[in-house]
Amino acid sequence: MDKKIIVITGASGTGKTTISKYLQDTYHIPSVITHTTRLPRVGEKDGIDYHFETKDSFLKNHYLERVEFSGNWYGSSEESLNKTWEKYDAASIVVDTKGAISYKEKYGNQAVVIFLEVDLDTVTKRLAGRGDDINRLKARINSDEFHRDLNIPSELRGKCYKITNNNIEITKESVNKILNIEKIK
Ligand SMILES: Nc1ncnc2c1ncn2[C@@H]1O[C@H](COP(=O)(O)OP(=O)(O)OP(=O)(O)O)[C@@H](O)[C@H]1O
Ligand SMILES: Nc1nc2c(ncn2[C@@H]2O[C@H](COP(=O)(O)O)[C@@H](O)[C@H]2O)c(=O)[nH]1
Repeated sequence: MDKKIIVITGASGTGKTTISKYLQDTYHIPSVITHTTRLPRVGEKDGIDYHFETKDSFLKNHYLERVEFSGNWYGSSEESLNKTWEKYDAASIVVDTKGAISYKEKYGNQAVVIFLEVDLDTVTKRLAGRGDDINRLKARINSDEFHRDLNIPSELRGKCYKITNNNIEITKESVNKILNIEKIK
């Protein structure tokens, strides 16, 4: 079987991490952990939620793709994905739309891209409810990256699955169907 990478993308707060946890808990599909220079949120752990880096340590790693998002750096490595593929046929990764384009370009049909969509008002309320620092939250919601990621980029049109994540149970059903279509589980 071809190895697959399920690339979960969409604007901040649309539920990408929630879906990657669903894939882990329900299907034992692990998430590739990425690197960031942002500070951990309450409850986040190094090596589980992210590899938390300083600006210096971030630059020492080798990345398949890396982006600046609302004032912090994020990056993912080919090595981490290959290590996961040694043990599993499918893995997931949570990235912004720029990262999703990089994965689609590099891995073609092996990259199953899921774009999550939620309207701006709802996503703003969800981010506030997650307990993010209010000043950082305001900066994020005003960032170009946040607004860019509310829509499917032209590079991914016709090449990704779109799920409107209003109701988590319906979203999970949609994810189940995608796994079926892609013969992942
Ligand atoms: N369908 C849903 N209905 C209500 N709340 C939801 C739904 N899906 C996710 N959430 C909640 O919305 C918040 C944001 O979700 P999550 O952290 O998964 O988003 P994200 O896209 O990974 O965000 P980021 O890119 O900023 O890390 C969380 O508190 C999560 O529990
Ligand atoms: N292109 C990449 N995007 C990434 C990576 N790791 C996370 N992300 C995305 O960044 C934003 C902000 O994340 P947050 O945890 O601070 O809310 C979000 O869209 C993530 O999906 C990566 O390695 N590459």
